[in-house]
Amino acid sequence: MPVPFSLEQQVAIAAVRRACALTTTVFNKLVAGETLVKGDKSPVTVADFSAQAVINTILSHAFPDDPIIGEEDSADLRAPTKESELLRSRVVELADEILVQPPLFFPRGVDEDEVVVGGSGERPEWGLGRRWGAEALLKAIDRGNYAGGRLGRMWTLDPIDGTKGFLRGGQYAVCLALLVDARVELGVIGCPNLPQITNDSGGDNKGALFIAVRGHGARQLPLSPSALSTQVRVNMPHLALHDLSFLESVEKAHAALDTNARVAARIGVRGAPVRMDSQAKYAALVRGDGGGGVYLRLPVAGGGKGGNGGYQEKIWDHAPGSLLVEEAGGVISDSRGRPLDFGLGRTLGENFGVVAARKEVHAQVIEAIQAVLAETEGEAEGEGTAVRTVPNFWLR
Ligand SMILES: Nc1ncnc2c1ncn2[C@@H]1O[C@H](COP(=O)(O)O)[C@@H](OP(=O)(O)O)[C@H]1O
Ligand SMILES: [Mg+2]
Ligand SMILES: [Mg+2]
Ligand SMILES: [Mg+2]
Repeated sequence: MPVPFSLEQQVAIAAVRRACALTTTVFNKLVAGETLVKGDKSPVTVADFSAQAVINTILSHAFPDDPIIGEEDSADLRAPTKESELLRSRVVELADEILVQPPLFFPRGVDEDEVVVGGSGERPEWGLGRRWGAEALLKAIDRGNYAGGRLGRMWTLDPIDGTKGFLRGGQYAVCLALLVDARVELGVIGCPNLPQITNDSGGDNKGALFIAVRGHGARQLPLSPSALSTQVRVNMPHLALHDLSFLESVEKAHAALDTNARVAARIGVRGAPVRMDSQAKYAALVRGDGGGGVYLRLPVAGGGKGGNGGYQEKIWDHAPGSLLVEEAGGVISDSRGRPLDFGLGRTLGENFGVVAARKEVHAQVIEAIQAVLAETEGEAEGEGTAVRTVPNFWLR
């Protein structure tokens, strides 16, 4: 059976690879180069904008009719201030430096699964091999302003997911997904700092790219393009409960890590949690890295309806990761076991967190979450002052 969306796959892989080359350059030049004063967020800002400019330029040339839901917009680059002007010129220079590189061509082969192996087969008509300049690149960034919705074909992009991880020199990911009628059909995740081989410390082995096509499995390939970049299939390993660990955010503000610990204890998970920024967690999950058998992201306390200060998860933070999980043999839902809805617009609405795991484990985790939350609720009522993890109606 021919693999669907094969042109989309080629374009998405090329776009994510080029964006990862850009973010790696920015990190080496600006973050590791110690031009950074502590707390300065500018490198990540520069990298976010320019990576979105690169990917949107490529997408809008390859698929001019497809709308894009991207995390960033160009407002900060258009302000009539010196700072904004400086930021703009750095973004334009970086993006053009990547786009001007001539299209790579590797002869393409097909493996026994009829999966494309080898080159990224880039084409000049994808906007490659030339510079675009400020106006075109700012416009490209703003192609990401689409509101999303239930119907039609659209892309969703997180040019750098895990901005905190990026600045730490830790995990971050360039994430792109194609949605058709609110269903993720294709997901590509570039992880420049993730070893290609599990449990390897990095070195030459660093830089992995993950691709999932609905109905056609999940695959990994090296992030750097080469004629030999064969795709290998990824299947989530079966892990016994006591052998696995929870994968969770590094940032306490992004997930209720204390609740995770209680859920883990309740189902007998002994391994210490594995903390990692970004959708690299989904990649680690599907490979079973470090015993990671469950990705758990529960909203933190407060904020009334939905908790988490009213924070709503963004579709670009989960779209490609969710398909990766499903195609690697796992299940993903919110913490009540409901499917994630990518048709609500730019956010997942009031979805109450994300739980991903193999099927058997997934059901147990959902049950344990409900039990732990009921307990928390009881404690909160008993003590009167304790912080509530979630509002009452979550438990209905
Ligand atoms: N209060 C909050 N709760 C949950 N997620 C949040 C959050 N505030 C920001 N985020 C999202 O968490 C993402 C990072 O997730 P993780 O903690 O898994 O690394 C961020 O992506 P960006 O880094 O692209 O902005 C951001 O979209
Ligand atoms: Mg993100
Ligand atoms: Mg981001
Ligand atoms: Mg962000």
